[in-house]
Amino acid sequence: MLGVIADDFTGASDIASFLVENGLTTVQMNGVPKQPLMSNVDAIVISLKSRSNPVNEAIEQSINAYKWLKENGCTQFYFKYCSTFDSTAKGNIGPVTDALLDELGEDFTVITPALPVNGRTIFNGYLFVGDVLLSESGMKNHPITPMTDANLMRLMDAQAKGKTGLVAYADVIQGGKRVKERFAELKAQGYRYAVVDAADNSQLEVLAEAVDEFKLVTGGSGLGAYMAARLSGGKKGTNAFTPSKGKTVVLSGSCSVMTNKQVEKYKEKAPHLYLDAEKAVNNPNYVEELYQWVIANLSADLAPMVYATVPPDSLKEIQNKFGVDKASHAIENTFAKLAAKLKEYGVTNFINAGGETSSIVVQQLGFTGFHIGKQIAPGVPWLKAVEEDIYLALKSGNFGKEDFFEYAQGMFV
Ligand SMILES: Nc1ncnc2c1ncn2[C@@H]1O[C@H](COP(=O)(O)OP(=O)(O)OP(=O)(O)O)[C@@H](O)[C@H]1O
Ligand SMILES: O=C(O)[C@@H](O)C(=O)CO
Repeated sequence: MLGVIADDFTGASDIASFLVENGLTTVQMNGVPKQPLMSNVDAIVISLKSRSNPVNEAIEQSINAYKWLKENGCTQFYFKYCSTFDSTAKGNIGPVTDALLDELGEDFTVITPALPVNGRTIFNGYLFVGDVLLSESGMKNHPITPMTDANLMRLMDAQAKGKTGLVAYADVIQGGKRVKERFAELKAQGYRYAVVDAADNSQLEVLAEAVDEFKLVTGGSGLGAYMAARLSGGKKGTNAFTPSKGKTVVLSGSCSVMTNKQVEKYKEKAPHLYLDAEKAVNNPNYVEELYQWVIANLSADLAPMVYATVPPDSLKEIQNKFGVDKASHAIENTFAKLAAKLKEYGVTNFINAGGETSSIVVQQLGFTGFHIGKQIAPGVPWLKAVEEDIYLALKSGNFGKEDFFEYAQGMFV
């Protein structure tokens, strides 16, 4: 059984959807469960909110998740992080990978954020987003983890205790056997991690074969999809539910380039209200104000949207005024409290944008886990809470097409 430790909730639903699509019965658990697993599944994904936490917290959460997965029958482990790495020199990917390797008694793993279906590719160890380097993409302006370097070996070396080598494209296209040889060479040269080039899906397919016997694999959801395909023997998934039409809200706390486009497009058609950072920081009654606006607009043709999404220059201004942490925490908490009140009111469908935002909303709503439904876009499935008929979409910042929010509602039955 495959056990996945995801460093945020959108990332968890991203990989869970690819596992399901590739034939693995999968359950997504929110946080480390307190009880043993009751159902029979091929894969378990644990969602953490550990991406931008202090490093000790991220390690502790990840090791607890690993221990629970192991106790519940998992034999191979996958540390899922962002396809845009989202981890600077102070980030947690290196330290968490090291802690998991130590716990497993292993000394080597792969670093594979590639997700070609969403334009994340790796060549010569450099991560690309579409046709530009990560460091030239919108990720250079990310509110919490601005990515100013695209070289994955350097990024890893700055965070982790070991050295990072490269399995280059020319080797990967020779097949799984050659990649395994390269792993052995790198290990013999004292490397602890290998970045593996993947310019398209066929390299991920090769890599899935080469990591067959690894106890720990790390990366984005792309490699997970191909590992699932091998494990299921090429079966296709059957979870294809979508939500019923019901009270729906869109909550957008992502400032990514694609979310900015999606919010602009949706504003042309649907009721919308800007979540003002200043009020989130200073006004204790602000959640109530937003709540009243949402419930007054719930009967519109398209769901009302509350958004904090701003372009990079406005984001800088807000962050300079209040500080990065204060602004983002106030906004995240406002979304979380608003979501809880809306659920209480009877909202059943929540469309959320942004990993941190989605994580805190789900934590506040208190669901222990999700069933995985139909994909709205690659890496964004509809989710149904295990305990009740509440549906959520957790959209990673740069995922989905421009009409994502409307398209998701077009899937209601
Ligand atoms: N107007 C704003 N001013 C300051 N901070 C903001 C603003 N809007 C959003 N934020 C903060 O920016 C962060 C955005 O991170 P989040 O993970 O939610 O989105 P994302 O990075 O685009 O998504 P993903 O991680 O899935 O790619 C959150 O902490 C959010 O509170
Ligand atoms: O891998 C991705 O890009 C996403 O699943 C994600 O982790 C965004 O938070």
